[in-house]
Amino acid sequence: MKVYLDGQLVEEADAKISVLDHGLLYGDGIFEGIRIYDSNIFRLDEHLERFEYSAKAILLKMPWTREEISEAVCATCRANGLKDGYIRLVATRGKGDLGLSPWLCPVPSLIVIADKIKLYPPEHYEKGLAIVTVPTRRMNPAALSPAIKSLNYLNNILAKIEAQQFGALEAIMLNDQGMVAECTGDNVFIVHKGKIYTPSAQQGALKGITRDTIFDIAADLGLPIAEHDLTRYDIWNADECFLTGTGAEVIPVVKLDGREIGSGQPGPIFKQVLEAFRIRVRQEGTRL
Ligand SMILES: Cc1ncc(COP(=O)(O)O)c(CNc2cccc(C(=O)O)c2)c1O
Repeated sequence: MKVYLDGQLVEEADAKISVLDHGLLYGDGIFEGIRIYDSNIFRLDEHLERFEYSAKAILLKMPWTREEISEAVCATCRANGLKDGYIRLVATRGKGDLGLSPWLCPVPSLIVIADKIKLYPPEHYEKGLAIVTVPTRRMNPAALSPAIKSLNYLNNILAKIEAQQFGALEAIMLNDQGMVAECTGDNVFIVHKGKIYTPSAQQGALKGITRDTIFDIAADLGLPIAEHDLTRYDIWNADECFLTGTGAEVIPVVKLDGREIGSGQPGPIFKQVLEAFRIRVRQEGTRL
């Protein structure tokens, strides 16, 4: 597999960064997870915009233009003959002396990995997931904003560990106020009495690209949709629940904390949304 590393496409075995890279030493860096469908890089521009927002939020001055990063992503997909798969775009603060200060790192690093994606098994989309609420809370935005897609994913990983200990593939994370924020790697939606709801990003969630796509799909389908604070009670008593993310796409949830949601089966609005999503991902974006 060819990896893009600081301007060069190298074999994965030769794609090495310094042990003094602050992305490794301190998680000082940002990333994006992007999908390519049939040679269409879905919403690449939107991902690159969020990448730039994450960089600004951590004062990481990227010396590359959006076009240069876009071309690096496309070149890496082409070099691997990747028409369908997953792209991981990473910028680290770069190599520097030991010590927290970003000013120790004069040159940031840019990495692009383009590979096949391991998908959720199809039965999870047919039957739906049974998930749990975990004790680990989503980070307080005043500590480290969940809106920054940073290399600091331990908050998510600790929640993922708890989910797996409870026998679940995903977990609801609450924020400091006990409101639903999101899952470890997905945004959360419910359907109640024909209307779709999802927490606002202010509740401590990443502004998901897939989440944004659902708003556009709902508008196209004439489905009412709104941001709304959600509690676990709202999810337990919802008619439908589904998660959205670049990895999971749109995946139904039929049980939370042992409470069956709606009929206990993936609902009709989820099915409508997923069908529209699967069409849209091949239309919108940057063609290789
Ligand atoms: C914490 C968090 N919240 C929401 C999302 C969904 O955002 P997007 O709709 O922009 O992807 C994410 C992103 N989650 C994500 C991205 C890429 C891959 C995988 C995976 O499960 O392998 C997960 C995420 O990490």
